[in-house]
Amino acid sequence: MADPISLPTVLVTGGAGYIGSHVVLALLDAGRSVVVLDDLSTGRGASVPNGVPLVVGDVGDAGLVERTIVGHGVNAVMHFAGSISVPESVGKPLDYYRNNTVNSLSLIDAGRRAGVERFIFSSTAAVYGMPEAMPIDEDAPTDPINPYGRSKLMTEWMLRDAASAHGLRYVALRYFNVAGADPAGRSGQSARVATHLLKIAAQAATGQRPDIQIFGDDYPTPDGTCVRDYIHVSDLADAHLAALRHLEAGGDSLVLNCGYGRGYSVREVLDMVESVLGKSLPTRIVQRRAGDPPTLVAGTERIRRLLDWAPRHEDLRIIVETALSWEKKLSVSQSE
Ligand SMILES: NC(=O)c1ccc[n+]([C@@H]2O[C@H](COP(=O)([O-])OP(=O)(O)OC[C@H]3O[C@@H](n4cnc5c(N)ncnc54)[C@H](O)[C@@H]3O)[C@@H](O)[C@H]2O)c1
Ligand SMILES: O=c1ccn([C@@H]2O[C@H](COP(=O)(O)OP(=O)(O)O[C@H]3O[C@H](CO)[C@@H](O)[C@H](O)[C@H]3O)[C@@H](O)[C@H]2O)c(=O)[nH]1
Repeated sequence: MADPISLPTVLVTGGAGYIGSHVVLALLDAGRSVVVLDDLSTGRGASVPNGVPLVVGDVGDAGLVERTIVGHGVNAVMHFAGSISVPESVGKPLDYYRNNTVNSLSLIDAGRRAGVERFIFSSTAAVYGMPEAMPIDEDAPTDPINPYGRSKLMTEWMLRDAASAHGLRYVALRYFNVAGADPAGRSGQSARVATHLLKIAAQAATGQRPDIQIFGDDYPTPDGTCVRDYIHVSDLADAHLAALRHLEAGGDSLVLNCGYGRGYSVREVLDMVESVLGKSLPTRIVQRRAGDPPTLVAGTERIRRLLDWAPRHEDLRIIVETALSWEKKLSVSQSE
């Protein structure tokens, strides 16, 4: 193994956010040196560990990106910074194309000019739209049904074309439903505005909201509620490290799903929350949320084989337990 001290620094954009902060922890645990670039629009400075340089600024500021890359000896970029809400993207499409597509273009170009050869990108299962066959493998047609998914797919295309023309290599990771928190309690989902199912359930569990709405129970699924493939955020962080090692070993560019290949319905997730809590939570069936596909489950053969990725937290109970522990810690620290 190479001496970690001699390995170049990794630039983590969006490293103050939910997923980026877990990847920063995983990089530090692996002995890597890191610099974070984040505008703190949804992230928190407190999520960046002590000792990690935090550059507060916009990923679309090419001059700042180039100075950061050169100043910190960066040779790999992990790009998490972006806007992440599907319903918001429908109402504000141009904001999403600007922050996710235009700013990614600027980042890729600034990186290229500054000599960065490795790029790892946060893509999404939303690029598949409403797929017919389950599980979804990476060769399934991409046909996103909202601006968020399109803004991410365009970035995948830019990376593919820039890789052919300019010699950079990349891994685009298409995340399914990211959930849970660092098992050591160092980070977790801290969004000020919650939209994700497990975050909403954790807020209800800690008394921050009166009940949980279930968006439709008349889907063509075993219990009528939507089925998703929930991946623990620390397993996702490990996938990023594996992707980095792959590129550093000279591996080809890849597009890979990140999930477990197993789906749980909304009801099954809420049942697990109640089982961990040892009490029931008030739920309400409401109308379907626009744009929700009934089922999304990842085909995972490719990531397991090509990155030799072996998840450690595949149990839904662990995902729920870590999410609830983090929410308790966060609600105590916010009330102090
Ligand atoms: N959470 C999920 O289930 C999920 C699923 C698929 C893909 N993703 C993708 O993963 C990435 C991280 O998502 P997350 O859940 O951690 O969200 P998050 O909102 O917690 O993190 C995003 C971070 O990027 C920062 N940011 C946003 N725009 C920026 C800009 N222009 N310049 C600098 N910093 C900026 C924010 O302050 C925040 O810290 C996103 O690109 C998202 O699209 C997330
Ligand atoms: O209060 C809530 C919140 C969610 N849900 C349902 O729970 C499921 C999961 O929803 P959510 O946690 O909002 O995630 P998704 O809409 O599936 O989207 C996530 O997962 C996608 C990949 O599968 C990514 O593309 C997105 O970025 C990411 O937000 C869906 O069926 C929702 O309708 C509810 O019933 N009630």
